[in-house]
Amino acid sequence: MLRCTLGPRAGPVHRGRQISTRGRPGPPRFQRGSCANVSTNSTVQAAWDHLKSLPKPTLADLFAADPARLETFSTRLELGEEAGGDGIRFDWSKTHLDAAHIAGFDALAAARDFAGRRAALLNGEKINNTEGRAAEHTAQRGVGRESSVEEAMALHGRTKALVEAIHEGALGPIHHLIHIGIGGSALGPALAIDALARHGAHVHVHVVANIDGCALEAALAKADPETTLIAVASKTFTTIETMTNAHSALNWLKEAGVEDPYGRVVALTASPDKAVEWGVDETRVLPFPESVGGRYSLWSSIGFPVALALGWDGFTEFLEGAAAIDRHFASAEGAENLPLRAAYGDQFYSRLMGCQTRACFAYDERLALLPDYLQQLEMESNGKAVTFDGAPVDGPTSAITWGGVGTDAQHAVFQLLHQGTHVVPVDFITSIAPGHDLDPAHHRILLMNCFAQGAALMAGRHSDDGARSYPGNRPSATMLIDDLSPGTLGALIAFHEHRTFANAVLLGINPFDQFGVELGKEIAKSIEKGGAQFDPSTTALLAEAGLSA
Ligand SMILES: O=P(O)(O)OC[C@H]1O[C@H](O)[C@H](O)[C@@H](O)[C@@H]1O
Repeated sequence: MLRCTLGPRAGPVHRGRQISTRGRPGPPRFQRGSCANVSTNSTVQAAWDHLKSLPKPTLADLFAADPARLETFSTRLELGEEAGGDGIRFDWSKTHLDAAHIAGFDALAAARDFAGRRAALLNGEKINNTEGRAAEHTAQRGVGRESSVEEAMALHGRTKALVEAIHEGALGPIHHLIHIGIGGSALGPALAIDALARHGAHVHVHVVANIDGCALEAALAKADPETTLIAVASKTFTTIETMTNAHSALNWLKEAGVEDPYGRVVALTASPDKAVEWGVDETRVLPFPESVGGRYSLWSSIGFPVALALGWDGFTEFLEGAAAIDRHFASAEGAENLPLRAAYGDQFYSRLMGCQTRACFAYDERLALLPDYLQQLEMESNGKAVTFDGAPVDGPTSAITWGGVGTDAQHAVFQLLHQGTHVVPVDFITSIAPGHDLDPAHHRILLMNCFAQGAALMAGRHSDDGARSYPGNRPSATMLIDDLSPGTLGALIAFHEHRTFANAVLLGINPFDQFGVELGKEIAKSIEKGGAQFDPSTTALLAEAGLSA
């Protein structure tokens, strides 16, 4: 049973009990220009200055100097029975973090009031200061402010009832679900479905995001209107791509002669009134709270396609996997805290070594969509130019996240990783158990290649022939999953959410808004309205495409 609330600061998480946050010391944390910020800034600056002054030994030297390095930096986390009983090893030993840098980053985290910000996140305080909102995705997994957890559980009950009714045939035989959404309303469902629902799914789910009709057309071609349900997933229920695709999907049902086309639509949204206004019956509107951000919404009713495909027990295990990470994140301190340790590594490479990108390679075909998911999570959250008090940032914020799937990527982009002039910190993610029943040789070779790449990046190999020389000393981290399951996938995603948050705290930025996406949308609307003036290039492009006002 998912139920867990959280104490005010770094204390342990107490299942089913909320500890009062009253009396939490310190001034309000998000006031603009307060004295507290001035003193914090100088402490932060001192922490960075110290970090920049530290020597940077090579990876080989770090291993040679510290026999306990592996034990210190490679940690296995058990997720617990409710999350399926598996564990994940987080091996950060092939990064350049060492005791001196960990101490330096601990000082930075203290200067940024990491413990206070974490407590504020998990207690449902309005930490998204630019939008005056909390960020309560963890409450969807049962960890957070008691009233928010209760609300989440009630809403999950509604989703569960609909999922089970559909499985029992209440809407007639349903074999396909066209899930329509974009950004945070699509990337999570697409990842989870591709990872977990390849075999034995109750319903075939097709995720459609792009406004380009080719996307919807391809999905519709795979489905039979008589046995297809449409999920319209949109936090705002106004996004033009989603509403246009939803309209066309509804027309597809109508044109096929489906008797009650609106009866085949489910809405997943934080704006239930808009969904009802659009025509969805209230009984098939699955709301989620405004305090759940779009790119953090997979755990809410946006996860409906996952629950429909896996069944409710599978979805519960997914939430439990994430909750196991929440509890770890809430209680572990310093570099023992795995998302925070990962953020220390991210900041090391970004701020101290000038690495502009970071790469994630899943050595698991089922996680092929993970880099896409992480791109939105990390770049939309932390691609910011001001701190949370509105001041310009003093260095790079989010790295550019990119990646791919192993072994394919080895034969395409790894040349640059091994010998290029950019140093790219790499994450490898793989599963000990295979996801298929073919010859075990497939999986053995996959795993050997994954581990070989990390070893080669670190060791390098000198040659007097420069073209054949590998510099080595190139960092990587490895996440080794026992088995890819709803529980481990939930944990993996939650780990990255908290890693992203921890990076934001170290940078002093708000990871929960995304104003950067608005300007382009406004300009597209003004083109549609007509009469707007543009630069000569845009004007000429519009004219040539027949779009001039
Ligand atoms: O869920 P919706 O309201 O339709 O929003 C879908 C997406 O669009 C926006 O532009 C944001 O960039 C995303 O964070 C969001 O997930």
